[in-house]
Amino acid sequence: MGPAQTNLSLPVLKLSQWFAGGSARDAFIEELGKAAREIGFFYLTDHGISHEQQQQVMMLAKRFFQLPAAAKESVQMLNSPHFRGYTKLQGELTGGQPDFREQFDIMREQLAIEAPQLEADWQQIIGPNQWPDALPEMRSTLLDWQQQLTDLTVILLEAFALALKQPADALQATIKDGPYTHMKLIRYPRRTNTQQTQGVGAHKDPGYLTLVLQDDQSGLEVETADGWVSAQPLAGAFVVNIGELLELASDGYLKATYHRVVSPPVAEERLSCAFFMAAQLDAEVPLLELPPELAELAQGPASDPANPLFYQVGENVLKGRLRSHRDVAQAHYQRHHAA
Ligand SMILES: O=C(O)CCC(=O)C(=O)O
Ligand SMILES: [Fe+2]
Repeated sequence: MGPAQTNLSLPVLKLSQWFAGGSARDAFIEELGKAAREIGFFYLTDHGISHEQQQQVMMLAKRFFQLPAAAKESVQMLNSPHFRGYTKLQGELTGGQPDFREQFDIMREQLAIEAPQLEADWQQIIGPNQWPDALPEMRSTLLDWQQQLTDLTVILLEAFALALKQPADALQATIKDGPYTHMKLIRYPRRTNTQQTQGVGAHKDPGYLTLVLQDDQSGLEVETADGWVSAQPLAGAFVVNIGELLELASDGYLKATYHRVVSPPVAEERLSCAFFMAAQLDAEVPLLELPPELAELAQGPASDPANPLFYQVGENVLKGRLRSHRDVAQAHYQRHHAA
């Protein structure tokens, strides 16, 4: 049995049950399968990442956003064909509308592929991060955090495979050179009028799964059969959700759930750190063969002309990036932008 969940709208899963092995692990997989199928969102606690480290990352986010505009703009995303760096308030679009949030994005630290070797547009996502001179400790703190969250998501991916009644390594081939990872530090300022409440508009995440660390302000909301519910902060927990690649791999048995953030009404701001994990960009997501009792509930992935889903991972990731960051698209991906 999980802990009492009196007024939380989402299930709480303890990763310590996975680490314990045996029947505790089996129970974890069972709960994971249920949470993933029914809501596609849950809280993860007892995951082994310390509260101190979580606080350190949130503190860094706070300090970054407090830097003078010029310092933040020195690492603006527009400089980067790899979609790394700072995006100012309303600089990102969701559902075609500007999001009232500012953010700092990093991904894996890699060398860019030189133009003559570029074979597909999505390969331009690969490259170095931008780091602000004004916060020299940012690089090591965030790269260390990125590694820990990568390890955590690799464990979760194995658990998802088991929950889908597959071998534990069913998706392993798609991350063998290291998964694609993308992290955002985000600040949502207080709403200044009642019209402007889109912290981030309703969307699905394009990868396999997402971990969100949030401060003590609510605002993250999840679409359920009963309407939008709040993923209110739970101290120390990560909010975990399923992205489009797990929907594709499971032929729609699991659904990438729509979610959004509503700007805080009263508090000055809400801070969060989102971590997206996908298969490596050159992978194709396999269509898993589900056992009959799951297959009969799998109705195929969503087919939405406004949001095509691609099994080719780089294509799916690039789709999301181009849509959200039109200025970067225009500056660095002319061909796509024109399309
Ligand atoms: O800030 C949050 O709580 C969630 C952000 C989110 O859903 C996203 O950036 O994809
Ligand atoms: Fe999201």
